[in-house]
Amino acid sequence: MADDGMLLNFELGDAPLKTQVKFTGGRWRDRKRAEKSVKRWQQDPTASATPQNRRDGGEQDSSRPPKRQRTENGSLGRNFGSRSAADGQPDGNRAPSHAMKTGQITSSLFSSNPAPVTNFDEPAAEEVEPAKPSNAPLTEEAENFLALGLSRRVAHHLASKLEMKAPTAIQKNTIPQLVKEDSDAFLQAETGSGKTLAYLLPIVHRIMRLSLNDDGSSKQTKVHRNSGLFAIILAPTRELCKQIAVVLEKVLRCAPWLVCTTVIGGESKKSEKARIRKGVNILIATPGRLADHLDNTKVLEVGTVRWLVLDEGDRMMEMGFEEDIRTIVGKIRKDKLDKQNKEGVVLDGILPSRRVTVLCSATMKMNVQKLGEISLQDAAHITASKSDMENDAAGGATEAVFSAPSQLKQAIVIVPAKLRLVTLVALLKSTFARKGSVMKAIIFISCADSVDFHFEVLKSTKTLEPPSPESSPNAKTHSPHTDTTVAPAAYITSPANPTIMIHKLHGSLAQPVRTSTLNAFSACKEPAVLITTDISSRGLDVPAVELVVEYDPAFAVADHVHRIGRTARAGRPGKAVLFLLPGCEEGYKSLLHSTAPTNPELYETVLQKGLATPVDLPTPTNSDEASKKQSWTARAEALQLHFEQRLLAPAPGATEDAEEDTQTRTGKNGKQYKTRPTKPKDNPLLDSARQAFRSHIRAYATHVREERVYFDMTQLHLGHTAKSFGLREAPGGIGGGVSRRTHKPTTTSKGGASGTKRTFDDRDGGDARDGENPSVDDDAARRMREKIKAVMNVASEFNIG
Ligand SMILES: Nc1ncnc2c1ncn2[C@@H]1O[C@H](COP(=O)(O)OP(=O)(O)OP(=O)(O)O)[C@@H](O)[C@H]1O
Repeated sequence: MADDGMLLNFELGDAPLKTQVKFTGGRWRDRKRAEKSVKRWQQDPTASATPQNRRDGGEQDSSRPPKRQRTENGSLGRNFGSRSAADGQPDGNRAPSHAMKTGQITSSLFSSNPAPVTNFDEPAAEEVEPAKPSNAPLTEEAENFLALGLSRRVAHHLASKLEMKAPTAIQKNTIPQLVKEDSDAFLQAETGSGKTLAYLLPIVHRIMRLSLNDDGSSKQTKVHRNSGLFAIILAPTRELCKQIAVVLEKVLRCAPWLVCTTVIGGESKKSEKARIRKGVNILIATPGRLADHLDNTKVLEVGTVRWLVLDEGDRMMEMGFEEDIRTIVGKIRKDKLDKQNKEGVVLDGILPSRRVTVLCSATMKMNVQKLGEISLQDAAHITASKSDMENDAAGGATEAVFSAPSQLKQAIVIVPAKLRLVTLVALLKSTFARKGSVMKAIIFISCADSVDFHFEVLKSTKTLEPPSPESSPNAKTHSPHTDTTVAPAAYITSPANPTIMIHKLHGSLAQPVRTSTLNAFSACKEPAVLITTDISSRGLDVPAVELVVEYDPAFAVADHVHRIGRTARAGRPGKAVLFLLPGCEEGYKSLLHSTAPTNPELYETVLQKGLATPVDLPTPTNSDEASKKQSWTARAEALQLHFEQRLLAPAPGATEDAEEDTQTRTGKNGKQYKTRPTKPKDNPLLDSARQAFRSHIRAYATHVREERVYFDMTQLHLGHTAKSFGLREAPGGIGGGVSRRTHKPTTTSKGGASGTKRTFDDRDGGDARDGENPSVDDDAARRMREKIKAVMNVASEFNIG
């Protein structure tokens, strides 16, 4: 058993053991061994387990911490120490656990956890005034779209139909540049600051001017869908492409003669070709699919293309689109620029007289430079603040754009591996405790298998009728595609929010499922949670998201900025919570450029708050009265036990299958024998947990090289991590080279000079990828890349540096 927190659930009571213990029955050898064992225990009862606990009579590893005993009332024994005190309730208040009643083996959540290295005694940061939103639209008095050079028609449409009266800072700086100038541009601004409209509005404005005079009256020759393709917008994910298309369609309602469409992987190429043949003026595409169409779709002509926008350029490079982007840029540049279109409409003068490339991102990674080299020529670097731009022009740093929106509240919770799952439930439970407190939350998890598992484990096991239009406001968004990706949540509901919908989204799902699930999440009128991978970290704009939980930290700090940027958009408030393990992961805090830094919190605070009221378990083990009296620690243990029991329950139908499999066979002597029934199949949830655990460990090995000092594979306790998947031991099959932690962290004390010394100091100082642990890293990274690439057509959900 991998878990050193395991204990056998035997009752000892307080009565001292008799000094002379007589064993009768059994073999002489066994009796002697038992007597010896008792003697040893009597000599030093504190150093090792009781004789009963030594199931196999073998020696116990003295390096392991002593195990806690369970007392009669099911509370935790003498080693509970500080947790008991923190609990604030006498141990006697804890109701007997289910394990006590059923005599099952259970393991303790609160023992043998590594202590955090953060000094929690430091005075908490003083309450400061809530920061002024940094990505909100400017005031109407200060700016308006008309003053930026957009036509009256567009400005009026924005104000009256889209309720956008004033631009954001990045729009204010970008729109005049792209309306008047023909040079390339690199837009860099915080998440949720309106970059999409910053590049879309000037493009639409200039294409519209082909059909409209300066006073807004129509020209004699109006361009239409067959007049040529003028702009191509590339984005890394299909979801982002669709989202950009939705925004653009809304803008194009003021110019209904113009048409946009998407070409993205996972949809029928034939229907995409048909749409291109019908004519399109602005094309939104994923790089792989566009490269494919450029090769194989003859009707796709790029002679009239004036703009190429690379949205989330750094992400496209990371996802391995470099070659596709090179091909696309090469093909577009190679094609001669048409000065007028087939119908004789003069393009030059109104549209740019050269091809303009616009690169867009909230963060800047090294690969953006490379992308710039491939695609940009003399680009203007446009940021939200003028001082940043001036600083940049003078060769200064561009650190400011790496920060999160100032109004976004960030929290870090240090959670030992064993307690992660229950802490997540507690956090969500307290989040949704009040009506209207939070409408939508996104939980980021490292890999698709783990998303699947957490969705299964958190969803309600009660089967629900498909919603009827009268009974549920979500009925309209219900689609057969979301049968396996949207469900009501269990555990995190409250009397104020009895229905909370959970959704899952990752790249291994079929495209119609992905699209429908995202639509369902966006349109959900009830409180909703989306469990997802980094596929949702870029560009996704769901305005009501008020909480982002990074249950698994991002693979690179730039991705962290994008993940938390799914909330606090366009000046709205938002909160982000990052889960870190005690130990070297705590050092990661130093990389986070937060405008409002927060001291890390201990998990106890989250548990205490979230489990202040009983969790609504599908199979309660206590009466209502007993549940109410339980302490939060007992509730956490009961919840963990419940998850473990769900995994261990026989697979649905396993018993009947086994019965059916029992057959009668006639032996050589003519006697009839019953064949042994085949082993009941494992519970699918157990399989899912094991698979999730394996993928989680492999994904952990793919943190970018520079950050692996904080995410150190060798410090990961596999047994404890397994517990966060409801498993009682770490399953095999992770792949060679994942070494278990064999030594205790060097620091256990809180605070002081020693308190800041991290466990990774023990290491040779080498890089895990190239040094001591190469087999997992490179191999796992390669396999993950290949697997995800195969599934997603071209994209990897893993940011492998
Ligand atoms: N001028 C404006 N006034 C009000 N809301 C706006 C304005 N411009 C954009 N928004 C809204 O702001 C939100 C964020 O916009 P957008 O998705 O373009 O941000 P972004 O900068 O591209 O973010 P990310 O970097 O995360 O992709 C959207 O909901 C959009 O409708």
